[in-house]
Amino acid sequence: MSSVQTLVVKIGTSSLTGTSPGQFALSTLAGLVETLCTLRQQGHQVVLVSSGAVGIGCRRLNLAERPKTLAMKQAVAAVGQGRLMRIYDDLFSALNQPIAQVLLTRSDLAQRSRYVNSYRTFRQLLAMGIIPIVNENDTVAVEELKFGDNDTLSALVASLIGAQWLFLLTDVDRLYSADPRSNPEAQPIIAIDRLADIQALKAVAGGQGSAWGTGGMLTKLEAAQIATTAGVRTVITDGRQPQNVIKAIAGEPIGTQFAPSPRPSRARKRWIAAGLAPAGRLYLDQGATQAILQGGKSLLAAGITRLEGDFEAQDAVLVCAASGEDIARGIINYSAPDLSQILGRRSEDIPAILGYAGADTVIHRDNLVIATDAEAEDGSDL
Ligand SMILES: Nc1ncnc2c1ncn2[C@@H]1O[C@H](COP(=O)(O)OP(=O)(O)O)[C@@H](O)[C@H]1O
Ligand SMILES: N[C@@H](CCC(=O)OP(=O)(O)O)C(=O)O
Repeated sequence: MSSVQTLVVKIGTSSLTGTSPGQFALSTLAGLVETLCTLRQQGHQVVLVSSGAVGIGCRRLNLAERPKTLAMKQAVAAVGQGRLMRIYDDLFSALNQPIAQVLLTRSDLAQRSRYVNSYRTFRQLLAMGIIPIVNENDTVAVEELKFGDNDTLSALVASLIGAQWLFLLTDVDRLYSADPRSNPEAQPIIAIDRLADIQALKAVAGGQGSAWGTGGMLTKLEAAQIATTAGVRTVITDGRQPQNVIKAIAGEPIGTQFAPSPRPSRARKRWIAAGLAPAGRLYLDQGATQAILQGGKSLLAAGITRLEGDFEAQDAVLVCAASGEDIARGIINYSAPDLSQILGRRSEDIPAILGYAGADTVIHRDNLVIATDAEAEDGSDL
């Protein structure tokens, strides 16, 4: 690994606001800013993903509770985002570090031309020694096209820019076997080395009466899954100890660390894996699962047993084994209504069933990304 690293550091509302709701936790913020400037001085490239627009906006407007309607949330975020950037600019300016505001919506990453453009903007900012500060563009994001949470957003940004590290800074020091707030017996989890283990923890998190009840840790596990699949080492650690970031990259066993999978080297596949929001899910029989995982084959209608979702042709979908385990993602050649007519059928029967000569494959292997895809370098960065 080269000694100069690219890092994405995400801080949640719970860490950057203090005990009084919506109030800045100034010492935490100052410590974070100092840490990020130290990392810059060491030559590393740093992106900060900061939540807080809604929380800070509520405080500014003296609202007693978080807004419930979308329009109100969007209005409050517009107030809070400016305030948030004002504080960051004051703190970073005190240390002579230039920053930039980058507000993203999901559609900025879903369309390939905009994805490539966002990549170039980040790379330009980093090349100029600037720390981009990213948040979701809450004020204009429409519900169906939201990242939804900044854990996911930070994982997608880490994948986009090809970061080596993603730090999810929160108000606990690491992940536990249960919520440590309500379970004093909860055991710390130091390292997770396999993608399948994240999947297993997520399954527990989603269950009823689960020990992982809060969305907070579930979205962090989902982010770890996206980031590690894209080859990014992910760390959950305490936002009140920002210097942990420096210790972790120096090799100390800080927080909970998720080991990265080999990074898919073909840029188009990285985009499929991380840029696109899946619009549905396909379940395969055993033969098709094996053909995809071991044979490097395209997906044919014959091996699909069931589908979920209302997708269009050329949407992204998740591909699952019969057990429900996610094994791949891809861009599909058929809409859900058409696919439901040809499930389990041979490719040569498709024209007669649908009344048109569709693609031979449901997902061509060039448009299919296996969870552990590590391919020959194609020489391009994007
Ligand atoms: N298994 C778990 N391990 C650690 N924390 C957990 C777990 N399950 C739930 N939590 C809770 O998740 C909270 C952090 O999530 P959240 O408040 O959403 O953070 P952020 O604002 O940083 O995104 C912690 O305060 C903790 O109480
Ligand atoms: N974009 C929103 C943050 C959403 C979010 O994920 O918040 P958090 O769980 O505190 O990281 C905001 O700035 O308020």
